[in-house]
Amino acid sequence: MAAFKWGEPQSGEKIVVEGGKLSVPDHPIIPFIEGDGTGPDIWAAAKRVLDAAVEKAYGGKKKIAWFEVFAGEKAYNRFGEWLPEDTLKAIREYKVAIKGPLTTPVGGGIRSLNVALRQELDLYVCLRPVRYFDGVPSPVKHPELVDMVIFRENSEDIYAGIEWEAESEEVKKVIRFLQEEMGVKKIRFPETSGIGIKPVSREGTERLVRSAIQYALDHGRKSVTLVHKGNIMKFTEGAFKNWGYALAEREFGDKVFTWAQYDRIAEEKGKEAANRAQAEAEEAGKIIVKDVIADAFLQQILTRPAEYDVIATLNLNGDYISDALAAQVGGIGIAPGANINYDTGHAVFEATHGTAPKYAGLDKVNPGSVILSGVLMLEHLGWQEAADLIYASMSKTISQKTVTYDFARLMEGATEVKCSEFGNKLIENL
Ligand SMILES: NC(=O)C1=CN([C@@H]2O[C@H](COP(=O)(O)OP(=O)(O)OC[C@H]3O[C@@H](n4cnc5c(N)ncnc54)[C@H](OP(=O)(O)O)[C@@H]3O)[C@@H](O)[C@H]2O)C=CC1
Ligand SMILES: O=C(O)CCC(=O)C(=O)O
Ligand SMILES: [Mg+2]
Repeated sequence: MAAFKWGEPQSGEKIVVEGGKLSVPDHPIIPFIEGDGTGPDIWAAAKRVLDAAVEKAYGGKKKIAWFEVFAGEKAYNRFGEWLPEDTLKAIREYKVAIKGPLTTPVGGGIRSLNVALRQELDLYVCLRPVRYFDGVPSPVKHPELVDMVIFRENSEDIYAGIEWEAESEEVKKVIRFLQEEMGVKKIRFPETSGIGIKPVSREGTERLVRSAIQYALDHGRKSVTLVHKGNIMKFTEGAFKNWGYALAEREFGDKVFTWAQYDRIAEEKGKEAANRAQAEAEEAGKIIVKDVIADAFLQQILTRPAEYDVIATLNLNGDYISDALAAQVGGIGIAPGANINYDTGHAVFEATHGTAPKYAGLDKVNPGSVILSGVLMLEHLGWQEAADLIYASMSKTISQKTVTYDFARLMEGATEVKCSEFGNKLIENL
């Protein structure tokens, strides 16, 4: 019997993890999910660009052995399941995968398959780098000042989907429990309230913040900012901040200087001494670990983006921040992402955007996000040469003003091309 209900990979070898590091063969088997809506269009372009870059970089020595796995509408139509167990099994086995966007209905129906994949595979970091490519149309005056890497906690928070519908038997039970056993008096309209639960743990926070600080150290970054709404949600978002600072000081010692340390020095020796200590830490190349409340952060990324570098935040904040920052550098047409478990090496790469259903099947939308997600994947595999070729080609193609509709409508003198034609142009410019 085949290992998977739709068969087995026809060629290639498995990526394995040795001593905590990926060992990548020259022909790694990489599962992919095409995705719903515009997924098939952007994935077709992305696959061609990724293959061409690998071919050009390694002259045929390396090649990805793609293996299609199924989720979303395609899985439902073929197998009567939205997320077949075999898809999870394949990603577990082959370690690294890439996916197109999957539809989640609003207000009912199935829960997010995208979130389910992250939860099932415990991909606890959602990594979303946000950088500017010269010439991309932007709504802000200095988009080039945006150079941030978002570390979004990917396994808990209100995003976990623990909620009960208003007026259901379940919600009545929860509300009764809250009122009668927990003494809660603040549910304004108990008869008609839905209830959602926001779990935020110390372990979840620590593994996320640890990854963010390690990334900052490995990539020569200057600061890590903990973004939270801890003034209002004290024991979830506020705890995230406190646990984050404690972890930074405990595990990274003199490689970091935290604003919690700053506050202690200021209290003991005054503000001037604290300012001096921070200046010395910056001079010594230490990572500054700071924090900001989420609403203030959202205005400061517009007014003072250069002050932010690596961002560590909770799941829902990270979702909003990803799209907001993407807009500043030209929109979610070129916003890549990765879901990673740094302990097991498992990673699923995907764009920040969704299925954009109104454009499905029109060969129209920008494949840039999924292509750049593929570039993150090449970097994860250690295939930097191929990744660099695509970055350079993306810059060149945009500077030639050959772009899809999303950029063309905001650029003067642009040539609007289809999704597939943009892919062709990227290949030509490799
Ligand atoms: N990880 C995932 O798989 C994600 C899935 N989703 C799901 O996708 C579905 C649709 O969500 P929705 O809120 O409409 O968000 P989308 O991100 O799908 O689309 C919103 C808008 O963003 C622009 N856009 C999206 N993709 C592209 C692209 N490739 N190139 C250029 N512009 C793009 C379009 O803007 P314009 O109209 O201005 O042209 C589009 O109308 C929902 O079911 C949602 O749950 C959402 C996010 C992530
Ligand atoms: O899963 C979904 O449908 C939406 C997810 C999303 O917006 C995100 O992860 O950025
Ligand atoms: Mg989102």
